[in-house]
Amino acid sequence: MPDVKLLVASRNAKKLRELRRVLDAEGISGIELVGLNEVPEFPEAPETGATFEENALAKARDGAAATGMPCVADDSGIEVDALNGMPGVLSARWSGAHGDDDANTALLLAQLRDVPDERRGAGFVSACALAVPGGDESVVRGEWRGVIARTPLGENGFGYDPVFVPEGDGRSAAELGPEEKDAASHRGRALRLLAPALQALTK
Ligand SMILES: O=P(O)(O)OP(=O)(O)OP(=O)(O)OC[C@H]1O[C@@H](n2cnc3c(O)ncnc32)[C@H](O)[C@@H]1O
Ligand SMILES: [Mg+2]
Repeated sequence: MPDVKLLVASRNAKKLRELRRVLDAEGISGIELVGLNEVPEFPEAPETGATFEENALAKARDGAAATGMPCVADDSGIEVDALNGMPGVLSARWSGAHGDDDANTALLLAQLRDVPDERRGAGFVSACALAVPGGDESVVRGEWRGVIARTPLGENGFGYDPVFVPEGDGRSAAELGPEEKDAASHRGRALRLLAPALQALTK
């Protein structure tokens, strides 16, 4: 049987790289990953959902409907305890400009300037959705707890990684190697939960 094509729907190049890395590491056989730049452009709805799950499902559904391929999508962000769970689903545009990692991170650090160490808890959240054209939908959630640092550290990863210190050895998420991040991260956890549904596509 030829490989099943699976669309991986993300416009964030660094996130896309993580999605592909984790899916490849899961060693799911018989699936060929296809990126958005390998399929004809299609209209993508704005991410207006109130939850990560809603947004992830909408992205996966759009991709599946437009291409006829099963489609996996991630919607993610950071929930900061001292901000009552914000930026949450607004993480990508917290400073106003979509995907401006430096501005988003700087605004978050400024907002938390007077928050003491014991109240700097936060968690990354990833909802990963799978939509099969005309068929099943599933969505799972992964979380990664840590604290918000006082200054950015590290060059790896993307987004809020330099200011997020996961529970563990005190390094920021941007100081972890790619495989170290995948093993612990919200996205890694969510995608591994989705692995059985992905493998089932080949049956
Ligand atoms: O929607 P797509 O095209 O996948 O790409 P995006 O960057 O817009 O992604 P989201 O809408 O899911 O927004 C997620 C934002 O949350 C942040 N984020 C999510 N996962 C992260 C991670 O692993 N490390 C650091 N920041 C992360 C980062 O700022 C992202 O821009
Ligand atoms: Mg987005």
